[in-house]
Amino acid sequence: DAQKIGMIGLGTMGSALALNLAEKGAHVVVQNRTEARVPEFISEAGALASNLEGAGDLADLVARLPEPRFIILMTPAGAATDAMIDDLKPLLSAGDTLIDAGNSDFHDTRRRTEQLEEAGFKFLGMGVSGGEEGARHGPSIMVGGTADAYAPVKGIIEAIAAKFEDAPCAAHLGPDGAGHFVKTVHNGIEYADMQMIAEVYGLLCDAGWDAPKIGTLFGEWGKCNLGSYLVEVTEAVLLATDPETGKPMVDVIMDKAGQKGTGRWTVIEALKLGQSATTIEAAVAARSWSAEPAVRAAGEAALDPAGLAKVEVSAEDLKEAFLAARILAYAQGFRVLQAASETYAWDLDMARVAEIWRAGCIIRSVLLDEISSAHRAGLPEGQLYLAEGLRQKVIAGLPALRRVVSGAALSGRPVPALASALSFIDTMRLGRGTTNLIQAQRDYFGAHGFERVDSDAKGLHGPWAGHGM
Ligand SMILES: O=C(O)[C@H](O)[C@@H](O)[C@H](O)[C@H](O)COP(=O)(O)O
Repeated sequence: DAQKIGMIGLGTMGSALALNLAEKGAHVVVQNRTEARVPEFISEAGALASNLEGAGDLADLVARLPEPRFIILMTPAGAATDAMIDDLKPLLSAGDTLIDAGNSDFHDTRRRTEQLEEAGFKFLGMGVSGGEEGARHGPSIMVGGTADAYAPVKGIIEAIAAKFEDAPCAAHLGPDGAGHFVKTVHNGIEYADMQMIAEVYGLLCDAGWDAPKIGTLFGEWGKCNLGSYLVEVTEAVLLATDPETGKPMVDVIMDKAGQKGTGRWTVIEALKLGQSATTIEAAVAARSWSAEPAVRAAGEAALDPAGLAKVEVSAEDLKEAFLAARILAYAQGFRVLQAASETYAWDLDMARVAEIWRAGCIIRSVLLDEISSAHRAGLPEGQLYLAEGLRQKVIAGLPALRRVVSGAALSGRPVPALASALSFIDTMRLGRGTTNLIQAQRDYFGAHGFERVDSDAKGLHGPWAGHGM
């Protein structure tokens, strides 16, 4: 008997996921706030309509599902999802499972897990990556919650997921918010990767390359160890022409980037965890600054670019630099995951995380294969960039990254993500840094204390007692 699953929310992702479920043999009872959307959706489903059943309101949806019920929510993150859960709760029976497949903040997922389990229900926080295409034909799926709640849906979740070497890119990663947090950091890395690609594009534009020429270059890069979905997307969008003007499509698009929050959440959580995902921070900052075109135009008029050098960067340097910086962005992402896994006792299997990111998701890339095997082999000092093969790639790319970042600085082209990747690795490869001076300054004005290099004592003070504020 086909597994019956409820799906609430027939937006882009919800519709695509419902068709994927129906195609993989589930009987999907669909419901949508705008009820008229339901018959319309089923009428467009073709042969899959036989595995789809429309429901009117929530009570009708619940009535059509056998107990224990499994209901997927594909509703906007935040208050809308809480409201939906509140409306559903009085209709459900003990033992029913709600599955939040939206881009939820993991703090909300932890709270909802506690509340719903206290009320006798089960709850899964399920990160789904891959956009509409992925949701329809095979996303990467990152699940958080109890193993007991996941077991009954493991089969269908793995069936709808993308496959890498025949293995499903879906996994139960840990309790409560683990799945949604892994998805959030996925998006953070997505931001950093997109920003680095945009920085490479900017430097090539400065070197006089037009969009189609840059697109062709990304096409070539797609065939080497830079191969990834985002490189493919970049090639496609740079080769696209505006039907209205005949110009390259990207040339008529406003340089004002949107963001729905996952990048920001990654950065905020990283800082709370004592981590700093600076390549992701740089990407979020670039999007935020891009949202002020008028201020930037005023800056362009008022800030004389005197002294800017015309620096030519080579495509080969950009390739090496991008690869090294990409590895460092992943390394920062996994450091944040590791810190969260310890803080929230999720015991995340990082190799498994990298494995389920190898297909279906937005950051899927050739590199993730090496990243997952590096995790499997065990990371020296817990650092991805110290894993042998990746370490060699970083070392090989650093000279190019230095030339690219310094050239950009001299020519006035902002490359915050590439530059922060370079600062990160230059900090992490220096046994002795300069924060000794910061400790001295903190102790001078605030008696905050320090440690000496030649003793284990803590909270020592310098010969400046009383000189503070
Ligand atoms: O993994 C994915 O399928 C995407 O990341 C998806 O979740 C969505 O496209 C992001 O929400 C975009 O985020 P921004 O709107 O913040 O760029």
